[in-house]
Amino acid sequence: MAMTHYLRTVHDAILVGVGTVINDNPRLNARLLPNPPAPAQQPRPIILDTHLRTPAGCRLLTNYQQGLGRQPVILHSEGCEGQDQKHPRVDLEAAGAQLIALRTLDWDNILEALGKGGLKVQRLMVEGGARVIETLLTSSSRSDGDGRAGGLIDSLVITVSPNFAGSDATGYKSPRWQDVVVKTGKESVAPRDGQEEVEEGAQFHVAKKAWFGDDAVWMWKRGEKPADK
Ligand SMILES: NC(=O)C1=CN([C@@H]2O[C@H](COP(=O)(O)OP(=O)(O)OC[C@H]3O[C@@H](n4cnc5c(N)ncnc54)[C@H](O)[C@@H]3O)[C@@H](O)[C@H]2O)C=CC1
Ligand SMILES: Nc1nc(O)c(N)c(N[C@@H]2O[C@H](COP(=O)(O)O)[C@@H](O)[C@H]2O)n1
Repeated sequence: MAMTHYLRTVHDAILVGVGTVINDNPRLNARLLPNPPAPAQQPRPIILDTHLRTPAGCRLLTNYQQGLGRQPVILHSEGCEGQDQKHPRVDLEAAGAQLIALRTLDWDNILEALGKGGLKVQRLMVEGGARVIETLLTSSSRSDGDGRAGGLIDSLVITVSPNFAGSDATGYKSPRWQDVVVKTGKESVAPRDGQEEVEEGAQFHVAKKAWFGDDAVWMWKRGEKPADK
């Protein structure tokens, strides 16, 4: 986890899906370090939450209220704002969340919203959960990049830990996950709902590998492996 906390310090924002907020109630800040950053230098928490299911009492919001973290941003679907005074929107805004409505929460829209305005997120760390990782791995950009599935990702950090946590701790029980082909070769990627078929996925190479105690960690970077000098 110390490595994860270090990685959090070199990103402007940490993004998770609402499933992770509900199941894990994470803090998404960098704590487990000898000199953790001050609250104003911590990464900003971002939650993908189509229907505004984020609990108003979650740690991301109480940390912000107590001056222990940055203001969380919730990206949600335009249709679910509601005018009713009992709507979750009212409680979430009262708890300090910044709400941003998007027409659809596809990755082009998400990244565009985070890159502009006061947020200006340049380096985004996506920590999960399963559904968020799945859509990111299988998305390609409409506007730039190489148009390949996974082409929005610069680096992938994969940790294998000798702990049996079960599907509740990973979220990887969706039947959709079984169809996902992470491209490292030439096969085509199965099309997702509402997406066009992608002929080839982005290619990644191993940039670093290391052991942290009993955990094995790989960092893959997008593109060809640079030639040895
Ligand atoms: N082992 C690990 O390193 C980690 C594991 N987890 C695990 O993941 C599990 C949660 O995963 P899930 O239930 O799949 O929930 P999730 O955290 O992936 O959130 C999915 C929800 O996000 C919303 N959403 C909005 N836009 C989306 C988009 N473009 N793509 C995907 N989702 C979008 C939807 O409401 C969707 O239901 C938890 O059990 C948690 O323990 C979470 C983080 C890290
Ligand atoms: N990125 C990552 N690496 C690991 O090794 C992990 N065990 C996790 N777990 C997730 O981290 C979140 C909780 O951390 P904080 O309380 O925010 O420090 C939670 O979402 C776990 O699923 N992540």
